[in-house]
Amino acid sequence: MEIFEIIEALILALTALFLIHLFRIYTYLNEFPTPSFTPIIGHVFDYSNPSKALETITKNVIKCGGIMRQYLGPQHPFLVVADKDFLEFTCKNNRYISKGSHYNYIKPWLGEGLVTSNGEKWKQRRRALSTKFSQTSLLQNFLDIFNQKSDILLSVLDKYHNKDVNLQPIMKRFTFDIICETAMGICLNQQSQTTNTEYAASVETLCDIYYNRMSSYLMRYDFFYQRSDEIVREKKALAVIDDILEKILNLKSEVKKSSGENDATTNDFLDLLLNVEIDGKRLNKDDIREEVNTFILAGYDTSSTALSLILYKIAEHPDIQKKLLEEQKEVLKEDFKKLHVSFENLHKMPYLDMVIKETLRMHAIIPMSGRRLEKDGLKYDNINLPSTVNFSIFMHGFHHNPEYFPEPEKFRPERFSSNEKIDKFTYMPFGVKPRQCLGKNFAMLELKSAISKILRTYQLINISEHQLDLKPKLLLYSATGICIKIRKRSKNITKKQEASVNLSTSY
Ligand code: HEM
Repeated sequence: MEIFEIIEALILALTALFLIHLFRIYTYLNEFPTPSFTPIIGHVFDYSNPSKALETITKNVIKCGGIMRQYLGPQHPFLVVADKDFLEFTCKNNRYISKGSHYNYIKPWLGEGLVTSNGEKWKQRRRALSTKFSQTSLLQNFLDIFNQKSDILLSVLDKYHNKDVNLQPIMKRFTFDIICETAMGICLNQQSQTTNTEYAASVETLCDIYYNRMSSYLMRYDFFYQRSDEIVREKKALAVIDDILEKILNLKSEVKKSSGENDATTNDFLDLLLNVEIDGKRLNKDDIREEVNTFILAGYDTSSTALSLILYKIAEHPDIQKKLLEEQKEVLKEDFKKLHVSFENLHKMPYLDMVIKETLRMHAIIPMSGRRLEKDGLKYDNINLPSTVNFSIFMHGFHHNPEYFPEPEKFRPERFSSNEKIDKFTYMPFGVKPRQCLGKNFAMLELKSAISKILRTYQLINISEHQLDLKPKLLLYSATGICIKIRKRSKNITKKQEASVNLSTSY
């Protein structure tokens, strides 16, 4: 055979194989509708403009009836889900479901912690941690820390009296200080510093690397990632974090020894982990490291983005701000001018609760969350879903579906009044059971205590020319910042902040 004929035959064979591959891909899950797409690259263009991606995907998934096939390149499609019945069905059959494969990118940092683990390991940890972590006594301990940190926050905000302020970086430092102290018992005082501490910088670097990896077309593949500069940055940041955690763990074990091995005092999350037992065994150092790191990641940027957006929404709606202030006066009465609010009083602010819930509906901080079917797959509505099907629970899509939330683009806290029934399979800012946010009560308390103080101290004013540019990475963020103007309400409230600002932290 001539060489050209061999080449020709090879090309034909490869083309045939490629076409068979494409046929398999395009007929896979074809019981589910899909919006029009470009052959080979699929729906990449729907995701390529991040500022429009949420709107486009929402429009498409609603048009497709709540579930749609999505192609990103010539790979097997995944499903985007914003359908109540499907979600309810899969959640009730949760033994088949694990986290989607993109969670693997975060594993060098979080290991097999609560966010990334699956199966029996996740179940045991979740059981052991959830009861302890939601204990009122622990949350009350944490409220003292929230109060200390929000005193410092007010002194930071004081500098912006009558000025525009981008809330995003300020709230990030605030919630970072909180999570470090509640998770590890360390006081970083990041809020009082002009540059990031080494620890904070490393956490920020890792968040950046992983978020970029998830949203990048090339970096998803180990082949490209392992050859990029990112891997060097990742290793350096991980080494800093490991080193600090190691020092803290050693310090804790010395304190424990000196106060008696059986001391089970729980002041922070790390103490809780040191005392937890699974099958009669204490967690080892690696277990503890992965859970502490998990809490840092899960608990800081989520809360700071939520807090910034809630304040932004309040500034945007002066009538709502007025009602919120009236509620503060009514609940706190003569304590209105005291900065710190009690645990009990924070639970008596239903309107504040509604405003927080409505903000988290409009802006789901985690807009999408990946899942993967396991074992033998699942049969849904006479459709056989094979194992290893990846699907995304599209929180933003649920929250913006007019069938579930009429006039979804309108900011209406009354949707969440006690008379309105909210369905847990359509409203899920904190995710859905069984993988619902473990820090939900923590976050609500943190948000409420900070907002109550800020509201009573400042008038929040909308900047008409400022527009949010919200983009989904793993979390929602605004590329133009989250800016408002603040004005002090009265001198009486701005009592000297009693917070002690310790600049000598060594981390
Ligand atoms: C407003 C703030 C927060 C929001 C909007 C939020 C949202 C969420 C969501 C949507 C999930 C589910 C993710 C998924 O299904 O893949 C989740 C999980 C989780 N969150 Fe939060 N979160 C917040 C604050 C926190 C805080 C403060 C902590 C810790 C102190 C925390 C700890 C966790 C953990 C450990 C998980 C994993 C639970 C599991 O898989 O068992 N979160 N969060």
